[in-house]
Amino acid sequence: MAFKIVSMSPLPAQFVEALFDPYKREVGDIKVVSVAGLPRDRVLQELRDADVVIGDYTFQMRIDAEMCAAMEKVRLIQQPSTGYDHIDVEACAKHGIPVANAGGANAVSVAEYTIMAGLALLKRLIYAHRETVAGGWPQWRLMEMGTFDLQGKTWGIIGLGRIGREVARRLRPFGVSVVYFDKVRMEDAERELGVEYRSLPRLLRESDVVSIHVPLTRETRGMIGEGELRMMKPTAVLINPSRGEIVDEEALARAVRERWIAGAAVDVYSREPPPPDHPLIKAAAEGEANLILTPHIAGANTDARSRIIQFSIENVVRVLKGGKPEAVVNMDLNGG
Ligand SMILES: NC(=O)C1=CN([C@@H]2O[C@H](COP(=O)(O)OP(=O)(O)OC[C@H]3O[C@@H](n4cnc5c(N)ncnc54)[C@H](O)[C@@H]3O)[C@@H](O)[C@H]2O)C=CC1
Ligand SMILES: O=CC(=O)O
Repeated sequence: MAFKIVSMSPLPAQFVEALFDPYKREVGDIKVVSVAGLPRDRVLQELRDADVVIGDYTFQMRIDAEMCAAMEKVRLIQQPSTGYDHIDVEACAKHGIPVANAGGANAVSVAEYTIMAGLALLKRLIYAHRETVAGGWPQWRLMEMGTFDLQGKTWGIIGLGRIGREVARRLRPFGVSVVYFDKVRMEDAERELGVEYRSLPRLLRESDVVSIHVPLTRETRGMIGEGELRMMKPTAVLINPSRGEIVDEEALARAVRERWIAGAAVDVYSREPPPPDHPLIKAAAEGEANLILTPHIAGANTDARSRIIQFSIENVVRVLKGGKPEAVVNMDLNGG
């Protein structure tokens, strides 16, 4: 009898199934059913006899309590990403279903993106490129607008987890002071990385670059609103490669337009893809806005994707062979 894997990612079932080919001799037969885009009742039906569920790497298909209840046989939900805020992990825990992520597999990728974005914002790279291509030569204008070195500045990291630490590590050779805010004070990391703890308001007031690396939770939703943006220096820039709902997008668009801050880079949105009338899309279309908008790719480059896929496939195989999954994020929510 074949193991049944339900895949929620928008990839052909044959493609996902082929990823398991090298393991079929040791595990047995594996059949993959793709449910992306199917009506809800069909999805619930497919979940009933599934052994494993692979989550949606585009985060469009949510896993809610009703879906967890339908997963009568499921031994693992493997999410092929770091974030798992689209999965009701508490409901899964109540049903005894472990949810695992691929946390760490794209931490370096997001850190590199973050530093690239910080430098590009400080130097207004997008504006310089756009104007030059259009036949302009805005050397003086760029200086008037304010373009800066990173050296000698202060970089504020919100969330000193795997990604926040990789950012801090990579900032060392730039000669920057690094401060961080986290719900947990981490003295070992402070010593190892040479970073200093700050309250959130103090970090926002002191930093020239602020980057956000917390997960989306009840506590972090709306963490950066108008009040927080107004605490930042008018020359400071904000980078959000975390989740859209952590920042008030309307307020951020106004902050950049009205120059409360000098610019922002955003990789994630409360709705993905953002509609054409999204406030950040509209603000970016304006000539001089120092806004870099990317389509949720900070942690999804080719290298990161292959690490994520490799980890996810091996974790599923481990469970199908009767072993315990790694990187489980929810069983402690149920005392498990
Ligand atoms: N744009 C992209 O492609 C990617 C985005 N991400 C996002 O980055 C997030 C962070 O990833 P990791 O660093 O691996 O997570 P992590 O779990 O290693 O670190 C998160 C840090 O945030 C802190 N934190 C949690 N709640 C907090 C709160 N209320 N206040 C202050 N600090 C709080 C935690 O203590 C921890 O130190 C993910 O949850 C995901 O949303 C991750 C990978 C790729
Ligand atoms: O957003 C991407 C992730 O890995 O999380």
